[in-house]
Amino acid sequence: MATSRRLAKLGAYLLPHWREATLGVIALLTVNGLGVYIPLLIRSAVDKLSIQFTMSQVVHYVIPIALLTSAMWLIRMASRIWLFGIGRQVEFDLKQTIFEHLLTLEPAYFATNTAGDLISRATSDVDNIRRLLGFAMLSLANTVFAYMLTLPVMLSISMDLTLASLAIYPLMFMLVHLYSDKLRNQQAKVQQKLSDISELIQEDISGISLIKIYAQEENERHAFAQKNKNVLTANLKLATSRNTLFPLIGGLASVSTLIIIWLGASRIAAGSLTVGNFVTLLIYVERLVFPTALLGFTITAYQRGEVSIDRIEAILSTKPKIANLPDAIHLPIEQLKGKIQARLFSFSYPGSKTPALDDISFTIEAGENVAIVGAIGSGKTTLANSLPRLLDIAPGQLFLDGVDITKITLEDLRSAIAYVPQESFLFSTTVKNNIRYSDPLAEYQEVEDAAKIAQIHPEIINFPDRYETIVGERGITLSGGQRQRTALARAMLVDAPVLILDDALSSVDNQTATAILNNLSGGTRKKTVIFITHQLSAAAACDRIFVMDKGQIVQIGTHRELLQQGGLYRTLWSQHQVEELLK
Ligand SMILES: Nc1ncnc2c1ncn2[C@@H]1O[C@H](COP(=O)(O)OP(=O)(O)OP(=O)(O)O)[C@@H](O)[C@H]1O
Repeated sequence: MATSRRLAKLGAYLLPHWREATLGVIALLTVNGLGVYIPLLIRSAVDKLSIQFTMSQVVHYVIPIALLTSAMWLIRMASRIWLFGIGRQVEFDLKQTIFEHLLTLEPAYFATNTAGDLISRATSDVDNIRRLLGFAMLSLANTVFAYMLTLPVMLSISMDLTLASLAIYPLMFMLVHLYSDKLRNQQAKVQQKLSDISELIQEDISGISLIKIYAQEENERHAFAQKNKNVLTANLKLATSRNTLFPLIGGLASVSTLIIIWLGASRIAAGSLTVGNFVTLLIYVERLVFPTALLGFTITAYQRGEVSIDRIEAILSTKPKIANLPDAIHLPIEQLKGKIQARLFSFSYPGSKTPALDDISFTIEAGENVAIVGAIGSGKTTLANSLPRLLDIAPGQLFLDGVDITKITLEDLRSAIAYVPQESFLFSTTVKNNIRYSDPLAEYQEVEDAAKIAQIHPEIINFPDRYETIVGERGITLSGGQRQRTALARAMLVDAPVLILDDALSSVDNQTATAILNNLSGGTRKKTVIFITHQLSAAAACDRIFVMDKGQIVQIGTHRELLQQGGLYRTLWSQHQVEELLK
């Protein structure tokens, strides 16, 4: 991204907070104005009092100086609150925008952009922009005002003394700039090492049973010690750099002071410089130390911020591939029957040479119960993901009640289809909240009814806190079968006309699976059910069975018809019977 576009982006981030920015900048200007004026008062005090020292003269100078100094610190505080506050506000806005934008993107986006990278953009990169807009803006404005107001007054007092004392400041600026890059890299390394160690802790806690089964405690101890040592080394390097830089700045500032004392003292002796002017110059030189040093940090903060703007804009400029068409049709769920059709439907994953689905055609009547069986990788999940448009499918191939699904609003399409995916994902909250995730306002009775259809209610009432039992991270405290039936109850809570179960009862025994299937149409209408499964005895009870192979539907019929036909279904059925016998 070009610098001008980046600056425009920064402007756009700042725009909503222009009032605070203006107030902050005015406050900084005032602080710097006072910072120049107060030493001038001190100068007159010193010059007057050195001629005639009276208590009334002391009071005459001390009170305004004390009041102005207090006012200066108060205004400085206000400027910091306003300007740092903008950084925090922009951080809040950006995090919210990124999160909301990520929610609009399709699952395929998250397959190519890892969670770690997205988290780092939403945290570290946002943090860099916060620093750029808070700290860097404050420091830059402060440095500009400090030099703009102080330098002319210093030069008017003594040009050569000013130039001699500030001659060392460019060196200070360069030093800080070099170090600040180093400090940021070292800080990033500490964070990286810390995240390595927390990843190890997280993995080991999740896999503690595996560690014990294979007696790997010693190896894990070594791995932890190594990562812990890496954190220590990175922290020590950072501390060394910090502890070198700050005394060095102090040292260089003292050199400036020494130059003024050395050159100034001889001028005072010669009568060409008053003591008041000498003291004023000393104060001004001191005043310019921090703005100069901070400018070095500001440049690094700007460079980091630039990279971060690009990284964040890369997310925000990604347009969702699956979105409502401008003329998308609104199809209220109450009017839908649930008839599904595919007409020569094909789908290929990006970069894949062979299509995952190849010219599939079928009709599933409303209220029909269809099982989809087939070998691993034959395209069953791809078909299931296509119906609620979790995949970016082309128009004119899949239809719901005769309407092209790409023309229906996503909200309507997805509320028409209840979908239980292969992996039953549970949140670390109560059983009740997990079930009513699909309808957060559902009453307790509705949750219980859904759990009854999914045949999980009798087990839930034996949990320690019944429906209020916390299921642990990703449902860890539940068995695989319990997790699957909880996810099924979640789908049953919404009275959608179409229900897709993608191998969603694989951890449930055949009898329970068949009982659940018989239960499914117990809502206000008969649902269209698409039951993807490897459990052929449960599939046999469905109205029809589709047999898939290499992205195509190779057989369609009832269990009896398919057995008579022979082909892939009979082979699968024979294998299934052998497996059942061996159980
Ligand atoms: N995200 C993806 N990117 C690229 N290829 C994919 C992706 N997901 C699936 N595939 C490929 O598409 C084909 C169909 O996969 P799909 O998951 O639909 O099969 P499946 O019949 O559901 O298998 P299973 O019975 O194991 O669940 C496979 O060859 C698979 O490798």
